[in-house]
Amino acid sequence: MDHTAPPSRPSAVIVMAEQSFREVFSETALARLSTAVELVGPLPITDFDSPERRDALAAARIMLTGWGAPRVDAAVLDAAPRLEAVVHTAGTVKTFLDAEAFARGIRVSTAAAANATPVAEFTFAAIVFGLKRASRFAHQLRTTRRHRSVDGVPPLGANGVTIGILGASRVGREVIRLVSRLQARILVCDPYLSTADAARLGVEVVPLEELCRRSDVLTLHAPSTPDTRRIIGAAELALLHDGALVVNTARGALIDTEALTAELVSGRLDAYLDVTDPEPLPQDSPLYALPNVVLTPHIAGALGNEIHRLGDSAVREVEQYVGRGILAHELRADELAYTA
Ligand SMILES: NC(=O)c1ccc[n+]([C@@H]2O[C@H](COP(=O)([O-])OP(=O)(O)OC[C@H]3O[C@@H](n4cnc5c(N)ncnc54)[C@H](O)[C@@H]3O)[C@@H](O)[C@H]2O)c1
Ligand SMILES: O=C(O)[C@H](O)COP(=O)(O)O
Repeated sequence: MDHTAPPSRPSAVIVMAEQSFREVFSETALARLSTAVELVGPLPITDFDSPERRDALAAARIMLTGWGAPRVDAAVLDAAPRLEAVVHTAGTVKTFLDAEAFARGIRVSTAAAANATPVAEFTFAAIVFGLKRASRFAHQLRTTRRHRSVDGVPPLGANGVTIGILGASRVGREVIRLVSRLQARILVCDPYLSTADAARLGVEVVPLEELCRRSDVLTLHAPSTPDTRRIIGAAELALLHDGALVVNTARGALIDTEALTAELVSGRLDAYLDVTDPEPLPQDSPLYALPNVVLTPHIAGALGNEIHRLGDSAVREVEQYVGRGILAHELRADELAYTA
């Protein structure tokens, strides 16, 4: 018997859109992955429609998924009888994976934590930029050449303000960590945040109405769920004081766009919106032209060289799983209902 033969590596398939595959995995990450597992089938698999793809599926113990993955439903799972773990290279799994995978005992892991860092950094920048009224100043300078002068609300500056966070999610917690350096008072509204966790984070937990009433900045970090759809409507916006800043780097569906548009057109509030509903906004939306609004096209998450963080995180997860059966970013079945 050959005692020098390496232990057999588990078979793994990569299931995602071609472009995501190219963006997410660096050459180093792919080399590490090939050491940990035996990659089978086409790289990546974009559908399950050929005998070659179905053979790969039948052999796979691990499935790495990513943006553009086809739906992994009961029929796909039937064709993957050896599957033990789905390791996602992005955040949201509920768009392609349903509870069936959990019901079959398949373990599921997400790279949402790796994507939380760039989103939180972007949010922090938006808060500092927004409180200085940078967009209004820039507009004034561009259109009138008036220096350090702005019509409407006075600049606040970020030090010592009250920041209201909707959702102590992965992103929300990173934002809390970053804004702590502003000597800000931090309020959080989140029905899933335990008292012990709130104490650890050093935040005050408040109901939504109080969050809106007291915040200089309202920043949204909850996932889109039936409970959070349009959670910020006309009534909530009306509770915000004049000049308050609304930041949304979560999902457009959290805000009633019509109500927000009315407030922003009136000039009473400022907003920094990385996500909108619909996305993109219609060509004739008044929001494009407002000095008190910054619109960015859904760029808060990992972009450019940051995208490798996601592949790296997934590869680390696979290595730990193969070596020790550990998934550091495992999702529980019951979390699906209130996670991104
Ligand atoms: N703009 C971007 O490019 C970008 C990138 C990544 C994530 N996102 C979005 O950012 C948001 C946060 O992502 P994440 O991965 O940190 O989310 P997550 O999966 O960690 O969110 C789950 C948490 O949200 C909180 N939550 C759930 N329901 C809530 C409710 N009704 N009210 C308040 N809090 C609630 C709970 O703490 C829960 O644990 C999501 O909307 C996600 O889609 C945006
Ligand atoms: O599109 C986004 O908001 C981010 O890129 C994250 O998306 P995901 O949750 O599907 O990874």
